[in-house]
Amino acid sequence: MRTVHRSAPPGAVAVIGAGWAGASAAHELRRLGRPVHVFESAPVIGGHSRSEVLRGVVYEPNGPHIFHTSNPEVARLVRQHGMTRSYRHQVLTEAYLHEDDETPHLLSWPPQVAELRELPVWPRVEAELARRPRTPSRANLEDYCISIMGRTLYEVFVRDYTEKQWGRKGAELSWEFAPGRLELREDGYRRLFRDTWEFFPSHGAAPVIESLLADVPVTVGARMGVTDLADLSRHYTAVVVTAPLDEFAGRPGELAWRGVRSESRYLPDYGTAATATPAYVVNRPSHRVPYTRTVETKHASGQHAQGTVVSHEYPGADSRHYPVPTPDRRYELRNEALKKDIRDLSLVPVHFCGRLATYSYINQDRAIEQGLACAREVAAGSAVTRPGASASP
Ligand SMILES: O=c1ccn([C@@H]2O[C@H](COP(=O)(O)OP(=O)(O)O[C@H]3O[C@@H]([C@H](O)CO)[C@H](O)[C@H]3O)[C@@H](O)[C@H]2O)c(=O)[nH]1
Repeated sequence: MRTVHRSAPPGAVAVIGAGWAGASAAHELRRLGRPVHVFESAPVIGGHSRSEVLRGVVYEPNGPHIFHTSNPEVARLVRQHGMTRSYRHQVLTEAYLHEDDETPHLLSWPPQVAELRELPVWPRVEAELARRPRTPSRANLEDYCISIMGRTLYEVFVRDYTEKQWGRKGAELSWEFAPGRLELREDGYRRLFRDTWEFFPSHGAAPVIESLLADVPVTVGARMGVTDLADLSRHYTAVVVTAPLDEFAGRPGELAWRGVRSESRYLPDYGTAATATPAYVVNRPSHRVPYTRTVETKHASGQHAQGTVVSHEYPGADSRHYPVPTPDRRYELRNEALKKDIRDLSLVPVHFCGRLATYSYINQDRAIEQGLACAREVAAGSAVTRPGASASP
């Protein structure tokens, strides 16, 4: 146990984690008049969405993060904090349509019927599409995909990418994350997202998250866990946790996570407006390369800078980026049990929000929605006094 914040004012709330969920919870609590202190285990704020700068070029050390939402409140909030540059994300994919192809086709992702019609593989694909069931399968990810796009397209675009990304076969994963992420495009719509608002700020997400936390005291490099709860309970009236709960509870290994490692290189020989790859994100679904995608953020930031940064994304790192969506939901259930155990060890209410603490495969806008909801729950539910403290000065 250690002393975390002896001078917290009455009614103060501790927020664990300074990614989207923690930053929006802290910002909203401040707006509602509650004192807040944020504790972040990393040496910098921003979580996995954080952008960084390499030799003057904005890049994303934890993979591509395009901000998209149809929630007007979330759009308004991020706009107020500098997320004002509109962006329209279109993804390419390198598809080997036959096992013995030596060079790939550079096609759209998600697969587009209009493009596929022009290729020799189309008659086989067309015959498979004609046999699709009326309602998609819900057995697992593989069956879901085959039921919406047929086996050939599944094998070309999804099977190997999914095995690389998750370290498991599609049949071992839940279908539930696929709607909205995996589809066959028959309407010719080329953008990846269908949300009302889509942004990519010129300097990446980091300055936006920093702006949300501008009025909030933050301690970086402070890894909090259950052993700190007694001390936190003495100084704060509520705790908001956005950290992964197996780590927070000191029980690593109870939840299954998939980590990714981005290998980023600065390439000096590109002029201020030049880029090295054909698109911001180029998916590499084949097992012929060990990475899943190539990312060049300069396409999205529109930054004018000498040189560019290209990243290759390798799944399987020892980090907590993605909850693994198994069909039996065993890890979601364990996460609920961890929540209960953590609450039992605290004298003040503990709230959970964000992708890591809720163990759910959500996008950035949903993490913000959860952060705002958590802050309102805290403000509505927790007393302004903490146990043993006096309400009046
Ligand atoms: O070529 C592909 C691409 C994807 N899959 C399968 O879909 C899963 C989800 O992929 P995606 O939503 O692209 O991945 P992620 O959650 O990392 O999304 C982030 O990336 C960007 C953007 O989508 C990049 O273009 C977005 O901002 C973030 O949400 C994947 O795991 C595969 O199972 C596939 O099979 N083949």
